[in-house]
Amino acid sequence: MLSQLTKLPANARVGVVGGGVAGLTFTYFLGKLRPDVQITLFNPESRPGGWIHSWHTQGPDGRPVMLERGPRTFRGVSDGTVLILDTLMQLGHGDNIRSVSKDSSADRKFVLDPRDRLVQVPNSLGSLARFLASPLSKGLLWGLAGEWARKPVGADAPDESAEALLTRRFGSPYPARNLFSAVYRGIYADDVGRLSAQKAVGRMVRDERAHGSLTAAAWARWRSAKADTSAAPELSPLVAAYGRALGRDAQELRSLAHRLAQFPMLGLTGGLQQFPDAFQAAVARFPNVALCTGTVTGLRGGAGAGDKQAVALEYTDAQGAQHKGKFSHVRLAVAPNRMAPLVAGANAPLFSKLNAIRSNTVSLVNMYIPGKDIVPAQFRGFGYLVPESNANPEKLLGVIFDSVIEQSFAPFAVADGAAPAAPATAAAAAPAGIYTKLTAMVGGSLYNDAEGHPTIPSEAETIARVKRALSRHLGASPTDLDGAQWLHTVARDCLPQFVPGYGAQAAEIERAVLADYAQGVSLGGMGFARGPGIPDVVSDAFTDAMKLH
Ligand SMILES: Cc1cc2nc3c(=O)[nH]c(=O)nc-3n(C[C@H](O)[C@H](O)[C@H](O)COP(=O)(O)OP(=O)(O)OC[C@H]3O[C@@H](n4cnc5c(N)ncnc54)[C@H](O)[C@@H]3O)c2cc1C
Ligand SMILES: C=Cc1c2[nH]c(c1C)Cc1[nH]c(c(CCC(=O)O)c1C)Cc1[nH]c(c(C)c1CCC(=O)O)Cc1[nH]c(c(C)c1C=C)C2
Repeated sequence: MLSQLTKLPANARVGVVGGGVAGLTFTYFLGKLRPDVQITLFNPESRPGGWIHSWHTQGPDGRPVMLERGPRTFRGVSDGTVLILDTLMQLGHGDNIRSVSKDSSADRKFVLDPRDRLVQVPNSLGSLARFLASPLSKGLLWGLAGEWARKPVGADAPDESAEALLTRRFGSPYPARNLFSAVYRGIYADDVGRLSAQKAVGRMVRDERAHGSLTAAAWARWRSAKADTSAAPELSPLVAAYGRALGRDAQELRSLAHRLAQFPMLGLTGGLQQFPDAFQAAVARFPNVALCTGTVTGLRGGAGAGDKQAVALEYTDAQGAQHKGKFSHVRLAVAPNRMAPLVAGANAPLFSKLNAIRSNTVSLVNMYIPGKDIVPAQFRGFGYLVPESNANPEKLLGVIFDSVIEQSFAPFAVADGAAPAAPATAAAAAPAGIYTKLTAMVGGSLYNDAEGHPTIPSEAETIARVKRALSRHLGASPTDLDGAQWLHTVARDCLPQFVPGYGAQAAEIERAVLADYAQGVSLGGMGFARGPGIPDVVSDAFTDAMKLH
């Protein structure tokens, strides 16, 4: 997110690299805001969506089944979610939106304790009591009780690891190694000891600096929420700007944002792929957008080439032919490790800065059993995560219970008082009958050696590990596991490693891009958005499209 981006000249040509949701939504917003600008969107394959990939296949019983090979839900409370869902409704896909309510099974999350037992992350007094009785709560109560009295760091203290901050605030390493390490594995596939506090627990960083302690900040927040008697909250500046720029009714947006805030997560019936598919179909109809199935291989131009107004993209089309195109502005909406090779030939200093950002690789293993539910009733929930305190010989990060999520999906009513498009039954979005669908995520930082280089096991070995883990953690039988359908995907370098100091590293890259290419290049996607989630990259895409329009 480059704060210095300025308005594009009339009839500018823009190249967007990457047809994941960051590139697609940027193309959609800019294409709408600036009909005079000609945009070319490059993606290596005709399927849009990047890591979002809903795979439609046949189950062992010959019936159709959809397996998510990437994300399946996104959070309800986020500006980006308001933009995504409002646009999907405008595009006629409102009926596909599904919500998970706070009281549904899918809002329960579990963490594996050191003895391989699943313990629910507290969301009620009963689950809190069970959690406090488990070894996962070690150091938590005592740590919280004395937290307000522990010395805060100075306002200008440098970034540190999330583990260092949590250990300082709780007075022991146990909360970080138990609950928190699991939670952050379930977002970053990384180790709390190697994650930037500013990136992963930014609010705690700000709270400590502003209030001296996390408990004091929570207390102040509670008091101000209690004192606030105002009616419906105002729209956030970003959503308000979206409403104005795209001619959307403020009251409708307020009601959508208000409704979304009630749901911990949202999904789409038939798979999350519907989201990029809908945006791609929309931009394909824009007269000022061209879709190019091709891989960008190089970026040249800017100050170094003596022509600040033109950036050249080299790309290989689907037939393998090489081409070059000149653009007034290029949006790089790919991960930092994919940006690096594009500038390798022409901008060595920028290449080395981008190349210094490493990424984690995750193996995703989907499992499907028609006709039987092997998730024990007491563990029905979103899934479970494995903390550092568990020996974890399989290097499992966590398991998502897709069948529970699908069965918890309820149609999302569009406006206050509007009737849902279909009855909010558990089975509305799920295949008929009983089944088990789950996704195990393996590896991430657990694959990496001390230098950060991963060793990725074979497909057979990874599936064997998942089977061992599921039989130990859930009591799954060898007969059920061997009879299941399995799908293995290596999501190579799929999440940037947000190491301590990442924020400064990213800011330095953005400064270099601005200096080298003037207004000719901007950066989006997971590496440069506020966070790695889908709503974050979409908010970032809109923010920068607004600056350029
Ligand atoms: C395993 C996993 C699970 C996740 N789960 C969730 C979740 O539950 N909820 C959530 O909110 N987020 C989740 N995320 C994060 C989410 O996937 C990202 O926020 C989102 O995919 C980022 O979109 P993007 O467009 O920036 O990047 P990508 O999805 O990486 O898309 C980039 C696109 O650019 C293309 N590309 C790459 N190089 C080039 C090139 N040289 N030329 C042209 N095109 C190129 C790629 O092929 C791809 O299509 C998950 C991520 C992973 C890896
Ligand atoms: C076990 C590994 C992973 C699981 N999901 C991801 C990994 C690496 C990746 C991921 N999951 C989410 C995000 C976006 C976060 C954001 O800031 O928006 C990313 C990058 C979302 C997510 N993760 C969990 C939930 C409930 C959600 C959706 C709603 C939300 O953002 O709060 C927790 C969770 N993730 C995984 C499991 C097994 C799990 C909980 C049991 C898998």
